[in-house]
Amino acid sequence: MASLELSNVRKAYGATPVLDDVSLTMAAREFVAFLGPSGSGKSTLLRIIAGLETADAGEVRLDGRRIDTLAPGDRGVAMVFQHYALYPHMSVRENMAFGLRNAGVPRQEIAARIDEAARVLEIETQLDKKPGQLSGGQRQRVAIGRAIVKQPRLFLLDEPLSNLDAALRTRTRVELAQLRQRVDAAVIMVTHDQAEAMTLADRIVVMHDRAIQQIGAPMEIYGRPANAFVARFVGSPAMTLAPVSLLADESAFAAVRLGEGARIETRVPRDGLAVGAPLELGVRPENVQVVETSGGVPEAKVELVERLGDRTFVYARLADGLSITAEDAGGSRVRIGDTIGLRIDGAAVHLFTPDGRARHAAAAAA
Ligand SMILES: Nc1ncnc2c1ncn2[C@@H]1O[C@H](COP(=O)(O)OP(=O)(O)OP(=O)(O)O)[C@@H](O)[C@H]1O
Repeated sequence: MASLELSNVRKAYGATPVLDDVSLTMAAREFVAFLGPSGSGKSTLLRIIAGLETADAGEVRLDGRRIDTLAPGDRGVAMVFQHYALYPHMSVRENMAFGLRNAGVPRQEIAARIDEAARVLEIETQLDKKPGQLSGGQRQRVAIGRAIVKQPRLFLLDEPLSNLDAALRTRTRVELAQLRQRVDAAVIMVTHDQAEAMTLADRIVVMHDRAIQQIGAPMEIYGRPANAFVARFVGSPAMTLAPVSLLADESAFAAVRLGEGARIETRVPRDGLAVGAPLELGVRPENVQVVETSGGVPEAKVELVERLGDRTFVYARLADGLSITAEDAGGSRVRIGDTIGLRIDGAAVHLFTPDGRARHAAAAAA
C-alpha cells in the first residue's frame, strides 16, 4: 500500500503562488528526498504534510487515511528541524518525553521508548544532560530521537544535517542511512545537498518553479534528467549546456554542430527533430575528455583547473565563446591559458528542445 499520497496540493502566500498542483505517491518505507534550490517550495510542502501550514487545495493521505484535515499531533508524522528545536531548560530525556506525556502515553511506555531510541542513536550516556552541554551532532540525534519515540508512520526531516560541519555531516549521513534500516516508517527529507539526496534517498523529487520537475531514483535523475533545469541542477560540476543545431543526415540518430565547428554524432534518436532547429546539447564533465589538439576535435582555452585529489576538472572556453567543463583523466598536465582539444562522447550527450524537455541517447544495443 502507498504510504503517503499527495494529490494536487496547492499553496500561495497572498498573491504569490508557491506550489502548483503537486502530486506524489510514496511506497511503504520509502525514503524520498525533496531537492531543489532555495525558494522552490520544499519546506512549504513538508510543513503542509506536517500540518504546520494549510494547503489551499489538494489532499494528503497517509496509509490511506486523509490527514490534512487532522491536527498535527494526530497525523502519525514526526518532524525533525534543521535547528533541532530542543527545549534548552529540559534534559535530553525530558525533551524526548515531552510530546509523549502530552499525548497521554503511560510513564513506563515513555521510559521504554526513550531507552530504545537512546540505544539506537547511541546517546544513552547523554540522557540527563541539557542540550547546551551537547555537540551539534549529539543535539541532532536527540532531535531525531524525539521523533523516533513518537513511532510515526512518516518522518519529515527538514535539512537535518545542514548545521553540522563537513566531517560530522558525512558521518551522520551514514548513521541516518543505517537508522533508516531499523525504523518501520517512510521518510521525507528536504535538502539542498545533492550528495545527501543521492546517497540516502530511494527516489529524489526535484522541485523548481512551484512544481515537481522530476521524480526518480538517484541514478535515473543523474543519467536521464527530464529537462534542462534538472540536468543543470543535479551533478557537480554541472553539466555543460550549449546551443547546437541539428544537421541534415540519413542516420536514425541526431548529428549536431556545436558552435562554429565541431560535428557531434549523438545517439539521440532523430525522430521529430527538424533540421536547423535550435537545440541545446548537454554533456557531463566525465563525458568530455581533454586530448591533444589535432584537426579533428574542438579546441578550447583553459580558464580554470579544479584539482579535487581524485579527479581534475577543467573549465575551458571554445573559440566562439561557449564554455565547457571537461574531466582531465591525465590529472595535472593542464594549466590555465593552455589550448586543449576536447573529445565529446557523442553516445553520452543529451539534447534539449526549446521547451527545455530532454531527449536521451537510445540504450546501447546489447
Ligand atoms: N510564511 C510565509 N509567508 C510568505 N511567503 C513565504 C512564507 N514561507 C515561505 N514563503 C515563500 O514561499 C516560497 C517557498 O518557500 P520554501 O521555504 O517552501 O522554499 P524552500 O524550497 O524550502 O527554500 P529553502 O531551501 O530556502 O528553505 C519562497 O518564495 C518563500 O519566500
